Amino acid sequence: MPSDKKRDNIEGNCFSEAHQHTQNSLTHDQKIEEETCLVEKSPQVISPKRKSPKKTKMVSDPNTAISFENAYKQYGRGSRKVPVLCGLNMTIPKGAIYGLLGPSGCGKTTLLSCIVGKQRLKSGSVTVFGGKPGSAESGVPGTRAGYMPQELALYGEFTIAETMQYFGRVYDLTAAKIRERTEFLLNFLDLPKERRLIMNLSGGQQRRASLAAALLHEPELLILDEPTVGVDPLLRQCIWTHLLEISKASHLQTTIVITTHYIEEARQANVVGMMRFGKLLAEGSPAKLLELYHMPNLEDVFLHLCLGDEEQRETENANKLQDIESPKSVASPVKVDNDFHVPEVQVETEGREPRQERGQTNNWCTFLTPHRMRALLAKNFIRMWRNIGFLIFQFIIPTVQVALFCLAIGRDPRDLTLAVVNEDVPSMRCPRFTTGCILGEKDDFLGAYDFNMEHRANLSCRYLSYIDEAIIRPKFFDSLEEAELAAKRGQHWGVMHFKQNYTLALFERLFGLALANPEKLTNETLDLSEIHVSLDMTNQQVGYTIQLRLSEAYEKFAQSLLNSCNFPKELASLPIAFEEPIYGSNEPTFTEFMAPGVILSITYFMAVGLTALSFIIERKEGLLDRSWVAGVTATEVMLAHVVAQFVVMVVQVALVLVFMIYVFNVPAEGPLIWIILLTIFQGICGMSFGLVISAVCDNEQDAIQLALGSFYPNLLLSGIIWPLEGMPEGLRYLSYILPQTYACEAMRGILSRGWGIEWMQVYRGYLVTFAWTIFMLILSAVLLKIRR
Ligand SMILES: Nc1ncnc2c1ncn2[C@@H]1O[C@H](COP(=O)(O)OP(=O)(O)OP(=O)(O)O)[C@@H](O)[C@H]1O
Repeated sequence: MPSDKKRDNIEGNCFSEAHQHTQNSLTHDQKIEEETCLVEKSPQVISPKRKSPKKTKMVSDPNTAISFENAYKQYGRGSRKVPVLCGLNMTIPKGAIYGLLGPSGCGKTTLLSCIVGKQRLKSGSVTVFGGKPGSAESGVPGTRAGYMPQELALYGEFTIAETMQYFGRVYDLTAAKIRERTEFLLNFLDLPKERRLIMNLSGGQQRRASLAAALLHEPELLILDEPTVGVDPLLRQCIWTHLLEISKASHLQTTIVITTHYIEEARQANVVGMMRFGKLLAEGSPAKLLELYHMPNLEDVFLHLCLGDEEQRETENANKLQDIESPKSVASPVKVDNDFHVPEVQVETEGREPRQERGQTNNWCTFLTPHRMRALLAKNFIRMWRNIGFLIFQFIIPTVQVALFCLAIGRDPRDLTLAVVNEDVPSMRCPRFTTGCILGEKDDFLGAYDFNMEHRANLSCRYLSYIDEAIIRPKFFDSLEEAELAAKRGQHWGVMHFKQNYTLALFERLFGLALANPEKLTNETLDLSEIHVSLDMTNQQVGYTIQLRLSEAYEKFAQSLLNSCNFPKELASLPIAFEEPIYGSNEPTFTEFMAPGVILSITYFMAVGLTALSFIIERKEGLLDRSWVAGVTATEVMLAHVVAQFVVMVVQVALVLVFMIYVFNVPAEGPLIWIILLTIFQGICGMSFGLVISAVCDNEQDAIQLALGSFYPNLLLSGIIWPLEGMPEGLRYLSYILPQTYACEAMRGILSRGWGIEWMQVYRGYLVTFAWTIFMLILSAVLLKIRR
């Protein structure tokens, strides 16, 4: 018996060493593996009676369910390389219970993953039912296999019944069959009421629910990764009894591969494989192994084998240190004959569907099947319903965004204060002034203009009266210095200065020619007749608004002045007539310009948010893996998400459009149908982009970064907030290929110009949206397939 110290060393040494070895006869691939693995010879079969070695069974053996030949597998590359399977050979007979034993990290889960097609070997081969996992012959992944992974891999927000229904539908069982099996399994596995949510079950109950999901469809191959963890000894024994029953039952002939840390429970298996450092130390029936090593229990056999393996490694290392030629290979695994005989299959006729046929009807290569789509859709809608709060939040967000946009963007800035210094009037304030004609009879002012008195004829105050005070509020100052200081301190948006004699100078400027005394129009007169305005132009919109409003006020003031003296008011107007616009109004708002882009970008990015995390969460919880093994395809998973989220997206689109067009009265001149369709197609496009993010990212953080990272470039480059015509030419080409640029133009055409689909600018937006959607859907399906 190994001492405790030695035992500790063995446990501690598991996977702590690098295994270096060479073997001349190896293939190139295998030689690469040697850098990290000890190379295993072809298995040597020993019986207690020392029979001559037998050859390993061939892959095509009809009695073999699974076989590994010279299997190599590693994770990572370069210095991060973790060798896991090191030239492993294994044969699992049909209808046998195969107990896979080994310390933590020796590669058991990896081996199971290779069986169910989740992982691929680097070299060597694995065959399941005579074919490679994933091939038509093997039927795995698919209904032929039942898989219980180590992690829970169930939907926490589902009830037990819903979980069974999901897997039942995936496996194409009838409703009656699902009910019957669920009742049996709940009873047998001592599970609580079927309406209990998985997330509210205890750890042990969750494990049993997971086992029930794997057993549900009575598969031919059961892959169970530590099914008895957290299960009391009594139930553990029940589970083993059931496994023995289904493996022995002539009509089922279930092959079961089971990993366990309770080595002794594996005594009940037909065959056990003892693994260490990614290779088999021994394989055979438990009874024969005990007999061979004259040990009372399997744990001692395993420790004995570990000790032998350890000594082998120490010798190897010592030889290497002393530069002695190492043996070319490590000891081959001990393979004892097992008493196991593959049972004859008998097809029961009592209403039971022959399982083999059911497996074959599972057309593994069909990438879209109604029953799996139904299962996935039901699952997605149930999950959505269980998160109803989040669903409502998803409806509220776009509505709030639209409302905020319409309320906050596009209106004229108001209450802009302007410091006014009016030296035209002695009191620097505005007294009463006339709104009539200021011309006197002698081609001069009405009466004498007295610079020292407030005069009713002053024009500075008359001009100021034309300023819309709701937008620009004049604040009078007594000196230019004070006004400038206040503006510099940011208290006002600028300074407006009327110089002394402004009225007189403006009179000369306006009426000089008319009164035939042009000699008075000196440079000084021109300067004095100007209103000097210095603005804080750091805010373009505010600056432009003040400039525009002051110019407008001047035009109105000058027109009224001329008019009051019976001159044609047009003399004061800019001689450009802006007629009725071809499209839009003569007073366009920024809201109208931005609205099409805002509708599309809100829809697009809300849709990105709907799908960007969809695969990530499922992948993280092991749910996707379990579905893959059940035969669900990447296309089905993707389409089921698109369809389920489409419903949410349609409600979002409806809310966005209703608020934009009917509540906030954004002009919509074109046919509503094209507005609705384009918005929905852009939403689908956003969903497909979300799926790409979801397929490419491993965790939520990466997905959020990618989605947020794409938001601004898209917004800035798609002509949503600024016309494309303002961009450098090169950048414009980049923006044309984005999914929202032409769509935004199309939407603007429909909303503002009233165009229909017959316009090239409109259907081009649709075509680009379709092209992007198809491209991203294909990309996400491919990525999902590659990364699974
Ligand atoms: N995705 C991965 N990337 C890198 N290394 C991995 C990955 N998955 C597993 N490994 C490593 O591969 C080795 C074998 O892991 P595996 O899960 O197959 O062991 P195991 O025998 O099932 O262990 P346990 O009994 O604890 O579940 C471990 O060292 C593990 O750290």
